[in-house]
Amino acid sequence: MVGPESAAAGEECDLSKKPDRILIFSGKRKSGKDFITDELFKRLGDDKSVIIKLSGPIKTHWAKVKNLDADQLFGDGKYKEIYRLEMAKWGEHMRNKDYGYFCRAAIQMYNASNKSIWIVSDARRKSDLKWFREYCHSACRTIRVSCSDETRAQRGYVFTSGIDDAETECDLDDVMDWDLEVKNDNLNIEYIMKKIEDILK
Ligand SMILES: Nc1ncnc2c1ncn2[C@@H]1O[C@H](COP(=O)(O)OP(=O)(O)OP(=O)(O)O)[C@@H](O)[C@H]1O
Repeated sequence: MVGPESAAAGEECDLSKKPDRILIFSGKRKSGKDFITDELFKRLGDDKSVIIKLSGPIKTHWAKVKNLDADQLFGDGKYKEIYRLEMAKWGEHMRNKDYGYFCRAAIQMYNASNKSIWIVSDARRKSDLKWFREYCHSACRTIRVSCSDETRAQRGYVFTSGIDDAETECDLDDVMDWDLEVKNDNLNIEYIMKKIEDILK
C-alpha cells in the first residue's frame, strides 16, 4: 500500500441534478490547465460555474494524513512536485478499485451539484472521460491544452521518470476526438477564451 487507505469518497455526492455543460480539460504538466480554467472561471463567475479538480480529494486527503501544506499542494510551485509521484501512485490504487471514485469525491468536495457549468480542470485518464460521459454525455465537451516543450520548460517543467512516462500523464495522448484543442504557448488568452466560449453554447 502506498498511502492512506481511504478518503472522503463522495458517497454522499448529489448526482440527481445534471449540469448544462461539463467542460473537461486535460493536458501535460505545465501546459497551462490551471491558468486557463482559472481565467475561464473568473469570466463565468461562481453563480453558475465551478472548477472541479479531480486531484482535489487526493491532495486534501494527503495533506491531512501526512500533515502537509494543502495550499502549496494546490499551487503551481515546486512543493507539490515532491509528493506528486506518491500521490499519483495512491490515486492509481484508488482508481483501479473504482474509476469514478475521484470524480464523485471531487463533485462533492467542490459542491458542484447546484452549478450549471462544471469546469473539470485536470482529466488524466480515459476512465475520467468515460465516467463523465456515462453521467451526462450530452453535456460533455473535451478540451486538450498543449504547448511546446520549450514553453513547458520555461514554466518549470523537468522530465521526471515515473511521472511523465506514467499512465497518469500519458493515458490521454492517443485520444484524437477532442471537441477543442488549444495551443497555449503565448499570451493569446483572449483567443483561447473565445474558442472555449464557442463550445459552451
Ligand atoms: N497563457 C499563459 N500566459 C502566462 N502564463 C501562463 C500561461 N499558461 C500558463 N502559464 C503559467 O505557467 C505555469 C504553469 O501553468 P499551470 O499551473 O496552469 O499548468 P498546469 O497544466 O495546470 O500544470 P500541472 O499539471 O503541473 O498542474 C503557471 O505559473 C502559469 O501561471
